[in-house]
Amino acid sequence: MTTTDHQPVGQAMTAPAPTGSPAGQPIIRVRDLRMSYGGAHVLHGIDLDIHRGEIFALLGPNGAGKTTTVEILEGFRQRSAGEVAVLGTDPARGDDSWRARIGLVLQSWRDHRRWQVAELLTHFATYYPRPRDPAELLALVGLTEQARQQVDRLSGGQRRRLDVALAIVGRPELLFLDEPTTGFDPEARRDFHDLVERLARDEGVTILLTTHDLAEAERLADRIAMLVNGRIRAYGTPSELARRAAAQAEVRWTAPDGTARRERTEDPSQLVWELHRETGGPVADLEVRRPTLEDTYLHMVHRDAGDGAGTGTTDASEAGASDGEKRAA
Ligand SMILES: Nc1ncnc2c1ncn2[C@@H]1O[C@H](COP(=O)(O)OP(=O)(O)OP(=O)(O)O)[C@@H](O)[C@H]1O
Repeated sequence: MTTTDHQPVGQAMTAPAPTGSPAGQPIIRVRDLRMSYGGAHVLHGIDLDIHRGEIFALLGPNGAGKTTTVEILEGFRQRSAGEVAVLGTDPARGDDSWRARIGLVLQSWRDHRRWQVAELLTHFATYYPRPRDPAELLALVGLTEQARQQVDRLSGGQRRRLDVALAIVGRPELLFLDEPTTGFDPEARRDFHDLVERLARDEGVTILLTTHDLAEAERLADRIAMLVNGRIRAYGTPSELARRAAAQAEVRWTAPDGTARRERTEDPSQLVWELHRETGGPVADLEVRRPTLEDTYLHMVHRDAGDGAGTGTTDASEAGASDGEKRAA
């Protein structure tokens, strides 16, 4: 019997507009984006379309190229090649009025360590023509009680909330959040997710979020692009990705000669029936499982990192199953 491995969510691909997305230009349009640091190629031709009001997650492991991509979109890094338009403008040529429409987490406020939280927010508000009310904003991000606290006395989670407050004080149309929940405890994380959802759903802010956490991407994003080693390996809504990942089941059993066998198939019942007929009785150690999206994601990450080298397999379900076993162990 042969195995057909479609690897449905594992191909290098582009992330075009969602079906039924609003007409008009996407808020972010990227074509064949390439980036090299010296001789090292870290982005290998990325295409993205992100539309107004979407929460879009760029999901990938450490070193995948997420921050590089976001910094290019923010206008902080010069790309090596490709076309990029953010709010209709090439970020490399974005002026102050363009920048005022974008919310991003700046590192520079960290120089204002001795400022009080509310004071800093009020100061940043003066940079924008139509800022939010600082007191309302503090309530929105859950920092009212810390209003008079010095910023260098905030916890890591509180600092991230202040990051977001500073990023949205100018009422941006587009918000970039680069790994925003790193270091959060579960409660802070849940509160933060609620805040991001509110911004998108209630205020129509388009959000590009980077994360290496699949659960976070699934929880928040309308669409996900999986970036691995500088290439988009899969994209779609969380449910589309999950459905495609589960389309093929993995059947495992022990052959009559004692060897462990496994095979991917879209019709496990057919395979089990054939095995039963060939064996002439019960199939030993029979197991049927469908890979989860997490199995597939971890497989892509490990495969591109070379973990699968020497195993002689490119079967997504094999590595996915191993990953699943590692987690269960
Ligand atoms: N300024 C730089 N000079 C040289 N190489 C860099 C530079 N910045 C990033 N890189 C390399 O580019 C690759 C992509 O890095 P990038 O920070 O974009 O990844 P990432 O997906 O954001 O990772 P992480 O989740 O760890 O933040 C990595 O191999 C990194 O070492």
